Amino acid sequence: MIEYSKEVMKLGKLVFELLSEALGLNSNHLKDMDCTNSLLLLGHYYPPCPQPDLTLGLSKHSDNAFLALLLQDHIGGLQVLHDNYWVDVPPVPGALVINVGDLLQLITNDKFISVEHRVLANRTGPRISVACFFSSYLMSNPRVYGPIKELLSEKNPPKYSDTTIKEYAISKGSDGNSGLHHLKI
Ligand SMILES: O=C(O)CCC(=O)C(=O)O
Ligand SMILES: [Fe+2]
Repeated sequence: MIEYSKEVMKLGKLVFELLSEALGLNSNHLKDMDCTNSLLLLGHYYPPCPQPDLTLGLSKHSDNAFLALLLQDHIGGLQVLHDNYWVDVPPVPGALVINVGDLLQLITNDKFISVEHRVLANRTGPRISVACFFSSYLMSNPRVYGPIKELLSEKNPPKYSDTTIKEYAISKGSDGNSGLHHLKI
């Protein structure tokens, strides 16, 4: 876990640099906003399910983080919601899945949209996955986050009011739905 999280931290920093450039910002912009300050690693164990049609491995949610880097095994079952359809994200050996989380949607003023996803239950298994989140409310900084000023204009006014990561976690609640509507201006 310690070795893996060090590597994920390196990769995450690179991804945040690329995302900063994609937004037309200095490559250090997102790192300088403390997006890579903490990493939460969650190990998931989904036992085989005799009646997979009656339940889910993990119900629909978007991630309460800037970014999630996900390592899944060969079992499959991860799906993302795209245009109201659930789309399979089949496992690719050696590949990671990178999901945009709610906090990145907030600071980019909807330039990047957090992805709703779920995991189907499976007759075979167990399925094992490792999700790493930048950043987590469990070790959050006291910083206040809102849409990045450099991205705003008269045509693109702020869509969300400012929040701390902790406040956001509280407004989001535990049902998994995005808490961003609470912050809509
Ligand atoms: O197990 C997976 O593939 C997804 C895990 C996940 O979405 C999460 O931990 O937020
Ligand atoms: Fe997730």
